[in-house]
Amino acid sequence: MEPLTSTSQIQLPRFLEESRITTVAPSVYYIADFISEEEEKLILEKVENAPKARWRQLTHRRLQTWPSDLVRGDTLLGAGPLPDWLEQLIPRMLSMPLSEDEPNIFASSPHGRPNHVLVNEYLPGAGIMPHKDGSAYHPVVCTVSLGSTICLNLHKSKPDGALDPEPVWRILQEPRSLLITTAELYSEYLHGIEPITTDIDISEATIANWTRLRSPLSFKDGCHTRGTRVSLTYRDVLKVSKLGSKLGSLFKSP
Ligand SMILES: O=C(O)CCC(=O)C(=O)O
Ligand SMILES: [Fe+2]
Repeated sequence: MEPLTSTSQIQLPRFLEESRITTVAPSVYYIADFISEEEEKLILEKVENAPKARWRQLTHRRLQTWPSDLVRGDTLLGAGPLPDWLEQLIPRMLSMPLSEDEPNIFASSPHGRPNHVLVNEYLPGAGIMPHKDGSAYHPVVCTVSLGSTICLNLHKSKPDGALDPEPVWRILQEPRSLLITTAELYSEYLHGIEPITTDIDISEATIANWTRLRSPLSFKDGCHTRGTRVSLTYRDVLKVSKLGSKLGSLFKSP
């Protein structure tokens, strides 16, 4: 008998609109089962076994950038290929039209697909300060979560520009899920992850994507102790340098 393929357990929504987090005003989508457990395991192995030089160690987290770091903060030197283990999820992201009359989520981005992936690893207790992703990217972010559940906080700036520390919305990201943020959520709001070991006060009343969770029952006691979480952040970098691609092909082995 043929072995089960790794994606046989995956049932994507016919239209992304079916996965919209309706409690959040701007357009944001959550698919709890975007990849299979087998795929999660394989990707985590690839992340872990990437060459040491691929990792950049920050104070509380480490990260990889694929295919490369941006130069001058906003330019990709040639849209070099992504490794297969990251590339394989892109057709899946593009396979879901928004609605009956609307195309996929990257249809209006300059390259029609993501060309850049950040891999972030958070040990329990690590987080990321509330921030905006800035102008280097098209305002569509696809985040695949692996390994552990974590709570993402969305904040509004106060009228004076200061961060409002109380999040407007909280989104739980379960392992194997895909979160897609777009539009004003990208440009107007900040997103961050608290540097704590246990996410608390988890309930239907406080979690925006409660009805979209794979297993809300597992958060019945209102808290979740974090394990190591790895995220894959897929985005389309607006500026791609042609010189970079020419140099890239010049140095490519035959
Ligand atoms: O890990 C995440 O889900 C968020 C990462 C992030 O916001 C970033 O790298 O800009
Ligand atoms: Fe970010």
